[in-house]
Amino acid sequence: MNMEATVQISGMSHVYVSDDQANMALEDVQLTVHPGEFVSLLGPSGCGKTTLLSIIAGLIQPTQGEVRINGKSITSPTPEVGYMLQQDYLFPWRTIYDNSIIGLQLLGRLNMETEAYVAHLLEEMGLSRYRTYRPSQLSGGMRQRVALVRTLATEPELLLLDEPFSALDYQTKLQLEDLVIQTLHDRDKTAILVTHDITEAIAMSDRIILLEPRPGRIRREIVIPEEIRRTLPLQAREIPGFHELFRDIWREFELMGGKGEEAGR
Ligand SMILES: Nc1ncnc2c1ncn2[C@@H]1O[C@H](COP(=O)(O)OP(=O)(O)OP(=O)(O)O)[C@@H](O)[C@H]1O
Repeated sequence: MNMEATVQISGMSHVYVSDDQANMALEDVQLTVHPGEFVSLLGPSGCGKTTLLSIIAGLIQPTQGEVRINGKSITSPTPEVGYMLQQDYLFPWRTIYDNSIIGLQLLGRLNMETEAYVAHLLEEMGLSRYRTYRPSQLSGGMRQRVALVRTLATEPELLLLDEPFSALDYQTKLQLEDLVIQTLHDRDKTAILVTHDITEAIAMSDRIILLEPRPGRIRREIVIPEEIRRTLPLQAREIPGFHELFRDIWREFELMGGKGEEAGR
């Protein structure tokens, strides 16, 4: 057993049963994510990305196998894990500041020190002057930055990112990718991103776990070359090796083409 790991997934299988039909969403998945590592779960629709993330979050109990976070077996949600989702889920009636502190309030950890940390995060995300605004007065990209502040405020060790950029326009998405990576690197956070965007996975990750559907299995693991890893996502797209990697993964997607959700309909 690797004691250094933040996340250890072993012998993980999950079957959904509905109307007497069994759907093998995940089959025998093994994965170790190390402290400070950024790992993407990439694959076509229906390959089990969201199921795997929900199991890591303790929201779904797997049919078989186990998840350990910092050595502790996960059976329900835990404060060591923070989320950022496609939708920001900000409360419309609360101000930006009040939305930012909600996790701390729920955990009973709001005090002078944590409030100062929230103020610092808002400053870092360029949101200080909007603290009294309501979410409806902010753009989509700004709202996702508030969601990031809210997630980081409770200082989780592991961040689960479920397509947090997919509802944004292209330019905002690229800017936010850079900001998220910079923020996570500065704090040495471990993160797992779910995406079906090949470019995003290459630009952001240290390692990509390519999943295939029917049943959901790990098809390949791709370690991102150092040169791309040490460059922020926007600029990383300019590196020649980036395009080679893109073509390589694109081919894998083509090979999986006949196995996607649509193909099964
Ligand atoms: N609650 C559920 N009940 C029954 N089957 C489900 C349920 N949730 C997911 N599935 C099935 O399990 C498989 C994996 O789904 P999952 O949503 O984890 O894949 P995904 O890779 O996240 O897909 P997408 O990119 O479309 O969100 C799919 O075949 C899906 O139809």
